[in-house]
Amino acid sequence: MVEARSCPSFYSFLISRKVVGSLVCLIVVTAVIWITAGSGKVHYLPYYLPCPEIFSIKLQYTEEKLIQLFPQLFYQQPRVLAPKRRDVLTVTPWLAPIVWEGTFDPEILDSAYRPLNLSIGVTAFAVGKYTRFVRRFVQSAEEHFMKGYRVNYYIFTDSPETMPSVQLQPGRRFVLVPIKKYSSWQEISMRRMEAINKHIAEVSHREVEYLFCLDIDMVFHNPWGPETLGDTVAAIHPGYFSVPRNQFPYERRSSSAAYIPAGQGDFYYGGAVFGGLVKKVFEFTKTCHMTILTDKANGIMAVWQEESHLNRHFLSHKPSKVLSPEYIWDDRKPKPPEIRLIRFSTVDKNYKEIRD
Ligand SMILES: CC(=O)N[C@H]1[C@@H](OP(=O)(O)OP(=O)(O)OC[C@H]2O[C@@H](n3ccc(=O)[nH]c3=O)[C@H](O)[C@@H]2O)O[C@H](CO)[C@H](O)[C@@H]1O
Ligand SMILES: [Mn+2]
Repeated sequence: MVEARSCPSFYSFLISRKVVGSLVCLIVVTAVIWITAGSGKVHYLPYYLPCPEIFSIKLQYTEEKLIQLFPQLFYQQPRVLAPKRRDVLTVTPWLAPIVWEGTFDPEILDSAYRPLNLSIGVTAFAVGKYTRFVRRFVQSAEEHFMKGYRVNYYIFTDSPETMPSVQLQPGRRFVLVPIKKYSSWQEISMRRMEAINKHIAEVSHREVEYLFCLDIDMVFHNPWGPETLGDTVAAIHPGYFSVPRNQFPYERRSSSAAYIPAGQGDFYYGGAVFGGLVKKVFEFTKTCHMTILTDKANGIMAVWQEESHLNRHFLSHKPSKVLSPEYIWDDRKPKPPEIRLIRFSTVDKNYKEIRD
């Protein structure tokens, strides 16, 4: 007797039934998927990478805080072929930004810097009759300088008892630093480098991340925010932003350590505004103090005192950020169209009367 199973026609009957069954099954499943997917939104199945933990590991590098920079914000697209300012230079040949109104978005900068919970220091000197400028300086800074950030005002003075009391925003401190009065205004101005350097080493390097060193005979008129923060920051003097460098009042005597020969130089920076990371300001003030002392030992004083030394230093140690004259204006000058906003400006003062 021949077994039914060994019959080839029986096998092909079974195979063809399986094939048809699978085909029907496939068609039904496809149809179901088609109908459900086609009727609504497409749902993608999640695809898990073999090792997803690796993407959630965060390394905390030394000195780096765990923060989310640039959270989602809605703002105008930056256009590569449509620069916001065509009337002024907005980047130096060594690729440091030059900060002008219109070139930055304060909201984006705030979203990056606010979470860092930074403390910003300000040094300003009020020696002799310059104590009269303190109130306006601090009051206007409370309105415009690094609003919403922690700020320490370090006011260096020879008469702490005459200092005004100024109402400060939360998180801001007024610190008096007693210093002696030098006999000449030039010496008072130049010795700032030494005093700031000493104070950074003793106190402020532990208290602030950034430090700005400012003249006190000045007033804030408009916002000065985190757009000014950088490793080393210098400001273009309002008197020389439109003249060729042979007209800059650099120190031209080769016997001075501040000497800059003709045909050299980038900008003429003002002595009334400089700053940066506190460790950079430490290095900067140390070098300037040393070159000032070198001149003193050689019986020479640079034409614009520490401002000349500052200019010499920034020629060989280029600042990483340059502030436009918006940040160091002079009230006695008419406002040209390029200066859209005056942020910080010199008070008109009687030099003869105030400098004794
Ligand atoms: C706008 C600008 O770039 N200004 C600079 C310029 O003239 P300025 O005419 O602006 O110098 P200035 O008389 O304001 O002196 C500079 C600063 O030193 C302090 N001070 C000076 C004298 C005094 O008796 N008591 C006192 O406290 C005070 O903080 C003052 O703001 O040249 C100076 C050096 O010659 C400095 O480089 C200034 O920063
Ligand atoms: Mn001044």
